Amino acid sequence: MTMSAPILQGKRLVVKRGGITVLDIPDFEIKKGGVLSLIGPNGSGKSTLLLTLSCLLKLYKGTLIFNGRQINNRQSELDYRRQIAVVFQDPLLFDTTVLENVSSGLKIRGVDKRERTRIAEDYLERLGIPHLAKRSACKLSGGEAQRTSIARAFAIRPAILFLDEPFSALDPPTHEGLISDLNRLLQETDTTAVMATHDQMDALRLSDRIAVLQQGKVAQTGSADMVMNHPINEFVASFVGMDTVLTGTVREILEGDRMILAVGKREIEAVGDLPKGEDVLCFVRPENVILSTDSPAEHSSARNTFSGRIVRIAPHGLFYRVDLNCGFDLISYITRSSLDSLGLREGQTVKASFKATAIHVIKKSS
Ligand SMILES: Nc1ncnc2c1ncn2[C@@H]1O[C@H](COP(=O)(O)OP(=O)(O)OP(=O)(O)O)[C@@H](O)[C@H]1O
Repeated sequence: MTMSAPILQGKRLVVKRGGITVLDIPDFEIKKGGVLSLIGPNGSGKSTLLLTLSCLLKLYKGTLIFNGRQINNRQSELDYRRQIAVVFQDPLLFDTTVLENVSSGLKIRGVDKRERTRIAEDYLERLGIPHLAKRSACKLSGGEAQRTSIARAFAIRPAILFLDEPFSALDPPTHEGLISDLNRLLQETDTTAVMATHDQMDALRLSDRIAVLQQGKVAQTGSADMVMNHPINEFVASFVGMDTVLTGTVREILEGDRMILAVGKREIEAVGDLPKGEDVLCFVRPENVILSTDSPAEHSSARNTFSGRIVRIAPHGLFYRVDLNCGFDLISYITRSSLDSLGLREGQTVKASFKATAIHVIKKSS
């Protein structure tokens, strides 16, 4: 995937809906060849930003710049709209055959019938639905309809493909199949894409960059790794699942970017180069907290190993969430089989450990 100059820039974007400002973003850009996911809580403005970037919602203030040119009148807006494609959660297909639907964008763009049939058939093939070509689009399952809608979008070879919650209405196996096909297609065609999604796993699987929205503003933009593992503030940390948030102070600086943090009456070793005395927030991913019932002697030399009392055990998706009191609150996610093999129960005292590299530390004020 080639990352280069921005294909689309947004400057001082302000959008109002129902008279209320719901988007206020000073600077935003989409790089060519990349897949950017917009994530954030309900109502944070993911869909609004996506619709704004695709010129389907009017700006109250600000400008969009496509390939270095301002979209500033009806003609430039139409030119831009012809070069992009939008896929919605609801596929919005025409009441005709699947093949006609997939070739419809090419027809509008004046591509002759033989060529548009060739291209449409190619994308039906790539999306695994060539057998549906003559089927009425009104008689498709949700998954088939979304594949048709995605084939239609790719068929015009869009400069930017916008996807607004494209998998939300699909059952898990259909979702899984489509996401892996879409991923392959994005890579094969090196298509620039922007996806609004509430599903962080989808964002991680499809995108190289993620923007986290909070109340109509961008809280953080960066590589998937930066956003997921190095959130810039407490809001992003909590949104991306760093459920344990500890308040502490840098007590000591060690060799090799290591620090000892005072957290309550405990000491935690972490990686970072903040000055001694700095007040900090430390975030720990629950997946990185390992529980054991070993005797203390077996862990005596290990850093970041704490004795903790299990306060609560509750199912959490495919995992169990274990809340501990180690002198500070700590959360761990473990599998059902680990829960059973360790024989964990509420009230029990266990060992909890995590690596210094598994903690993300930021200045408290930031
Ligand atoms: N048609 C509308 N009229 C008025 N306000 C709207 C409209 N659509 C959305 N809003 C408001 O705009 C804000 C952003 O909504 P938006 O749908 O963009 O958020 P979102 O992050 O996509 O949310 P969700 O995850 O629930 O889809 C919210 O405060 C919402 O109430």
